[in-house]
Amino acid sequence: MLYQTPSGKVPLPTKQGHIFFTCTDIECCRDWRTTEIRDPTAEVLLSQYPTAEMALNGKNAVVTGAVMGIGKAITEILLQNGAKVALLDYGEDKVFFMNCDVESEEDIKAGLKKAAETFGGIDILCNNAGILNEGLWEKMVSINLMGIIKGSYLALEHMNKLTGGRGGVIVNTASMAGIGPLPSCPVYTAVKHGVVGFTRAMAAASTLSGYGIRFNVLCPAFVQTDLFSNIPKKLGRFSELCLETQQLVEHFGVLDVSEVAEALLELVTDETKNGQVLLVLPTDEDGKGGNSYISFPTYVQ
Ligand SMILES: NC(=O)C1=CN([C@@H]2O[C@H](COP(=O)(O)OP(=O)(O)OC[C@H]3O[C@@H](n4cnc5c(N)ncnc54)[C@H](O)[C@@H]3O)[C@@H](O)[C@H]2O)C=CC1
Ligand SMILES: CC/C=C\C[C@H](O)C(=O)/C=C/C=C/C=C\C=C\[C@@H](O)C/C=C\CCC(=O)O
Repeated sequence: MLYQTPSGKVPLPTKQGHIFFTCTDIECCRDWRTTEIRDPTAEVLLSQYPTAEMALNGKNAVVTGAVMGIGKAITEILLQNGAKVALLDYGEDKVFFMNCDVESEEDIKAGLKKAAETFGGIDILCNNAGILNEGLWEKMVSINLMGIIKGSYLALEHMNKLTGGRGGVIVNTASMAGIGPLPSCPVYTAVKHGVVGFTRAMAAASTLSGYGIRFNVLCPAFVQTDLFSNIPKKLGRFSELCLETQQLVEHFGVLDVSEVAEALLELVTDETKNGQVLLVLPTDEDGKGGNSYISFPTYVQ
């Protein structure tokens, strides 16, 4: 359902559906708020729109896989800190405004173009969309790795200072499985390791070439989302390792999406962070765990 507002169409969230809108500016959200919309989710979200001094005021963000889970939490924290946010996701009944399947280069191109035209440029990209299903491992490679490569390369056309962009930051969502192996998910582990390696290489290329873009990677452990549900059905030929996986979950604990979003915000707002790999773990009652930057061997030429 779309409502006409002075700054453009803003599709409204539904109680069953998800918040999905491109807010062309905070004025638009204010207009939206005055049309007596009583959707509590929307009210809570809009009630926290930024004040002048917010860290991301004036910044334009794009989030893939934003309709639920970690992506929705990332969207909320970016909005709460002043950014304008375009949400790219897929699925007819979920997407009101920009339908984007990250397996499709055309979809990503159109989504980034729409966001750049709507906002007047892109400063932040969160390549977050991903799935878990070892039984559909080719699809995992296509979405979780190739989708991030496509999103990063296509965003360069808008963000690269060498081609008229104004720079910015790209944060790719990998996983703790991008740092160490999940025995029951070898292909998921492979693609997440690929995301870590790709992002670190892009950060180095950006520094050497002068793109003006920071590339960082987010590596959460287990997070309570839709992806994390029904794990036994997602292990494919490795379902006999379900118990071992459960033991890992019990060992590391389970994060709330808000904890991951807070870690994302650090990678976006701290302009010293480029090529960083941030491991996000629950903090236990003894204060152990929490977030840590992973260091890698460096080879001096
Ligand atoms: N939940 C967890 O335990 C962890 C998740 N991650 C990663 O975080 C990211 C987000 O996952 P969650 O929020 O947990 O999952 P989720 O299933 O709750 O949300 C994923 C979102 O991505 C969207 N999506 C999936 N395939 C897509 C495609 N081809 N094109 C566009 N959108 C697509 C879905 O529609 C959904 O809105 C994924 O990359 C996942 O691998 C990383 C570590 C832990
Ligand atoms: C079955 C998969 C369930 C959820 C997938 C979810 O998307 C996800 O990515 C969860 C990842 C969790 C990984 C947890 C364990 C990895 C264990 C070991 O290989 C150690 C890994 C890294 C050690 C890094 C460190 O401790 O410094």
